Amino acid sequence: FYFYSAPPSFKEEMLRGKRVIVTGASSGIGEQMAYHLARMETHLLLTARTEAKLQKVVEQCLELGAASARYISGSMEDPSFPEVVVREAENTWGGLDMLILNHIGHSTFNYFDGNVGHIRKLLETNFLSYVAMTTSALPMLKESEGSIVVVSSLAGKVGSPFAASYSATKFALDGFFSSLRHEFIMDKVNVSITLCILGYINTESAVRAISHVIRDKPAPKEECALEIVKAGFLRQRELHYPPWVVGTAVLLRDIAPEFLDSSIRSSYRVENLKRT
Ligand SMILES: NC(=O)C1=CN([C@@H]2O[C@H](COP(=O)(O)OP(=O)(O)OC[C@H]3O[C@@H](n4cnc5c(N)ncnc54)[C@H](OP(=O)(O)O)[C@@H]3O)[C@@H](O)[C@H]2O)C=CC1
Ligand SMILES: C[C@H](CCC(=O)NCC(=O)O)[C@H]1CC[C@H]2[C@@H]3C(=O)C[C@@H]4C[C@H](O)CC[C@]4(C)[C@H]3CC[C@]12C
Repeated sequence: FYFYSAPPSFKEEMLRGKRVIVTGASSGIGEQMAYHLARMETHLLLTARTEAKLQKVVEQCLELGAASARYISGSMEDPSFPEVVVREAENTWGGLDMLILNHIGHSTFNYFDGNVGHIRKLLETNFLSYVAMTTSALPMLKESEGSIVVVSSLAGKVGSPFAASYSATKFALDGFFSSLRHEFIMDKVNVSITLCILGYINTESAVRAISHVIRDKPAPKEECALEIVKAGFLRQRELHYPPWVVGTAVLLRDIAPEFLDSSIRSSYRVENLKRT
């Protein structure tokens, strides 16, 4: 646990006054990150598609102590939207300290049905929009020597059944951002990249999608969100959460891949899956 969690030197005051964008902030882990950041008195720009939900999250953030909180609604399936969000931050704050990329488009948990069009759309939302936001935000992040936080998944490190399209988009994030991290270091760009490798978390949409198929108990979204914020601020290379589950799977992938694959397959209640 010690090796995989953020070191205890983190103090909430360290984030006071920082300017942070959180995507996918209308629900789940993104919403919880917004609440933690609000308590830490940051300036927040939240985004997702559903305006009514974002409005409520912003109100709650202001009550919790955010230095300021606003939202911009839109879909990351629209290739022009990532830049719109970053411009909003630039026009409002004139700079940016942390970019938290967390949103995902809808996917089902089931056998791959051959729908290539769906993968194309999902790549736009789950991967290309992350690249586009990073590209637009980079001048501001270079200026502030800020941080990029990429929320990924165990499905982006280890193949598992019923999540082929989703998993492809998460592997793409690792490839792109791990390569970019090298370039930043070689080019002396002081912008950190934190890749967050998450296991099963108890958000409404995840539980709805898989609780009938997976026996495991999901980890709490509140703690997960706090670990992400801490890891990003501490400029950690990767976060593994929950540390034991993710750490073990990543280790087994390299030393005993066949064993890992067979234990993944045996953890599913396939009989509960309705083929679509
Ligand atoms: N929960 C889990 O078990 C795990 C989650 N993760 C990762 O954590 C992150 C958050 O997941 P989680 O909190 O469970 O997800 P949720 O479904 O709770 O939240 C997804 C967020 O993305 C937004 N969103 C959905 N579609 C779009 C779109 N087209 N454009 C812009 N925003 C969109 C949603 O808001 P709206 O619908 O209003 O647009 C919502 O705010 C994801 O990156 C996920 O891959 C990783 C491993 C496990
Ligand atoms: C199927 C879930 C996505 C639901 C969705 O579309 N939400 C957005 C919306 O409704 O608009 C998947 C989201 C997170 C996945 C889980 C994950 O990433 C961790 C594990 C990785 C492992 O390789 C497979 C099992 C996971 C628990 C995985 C299962 C599918 C998700 C819940």
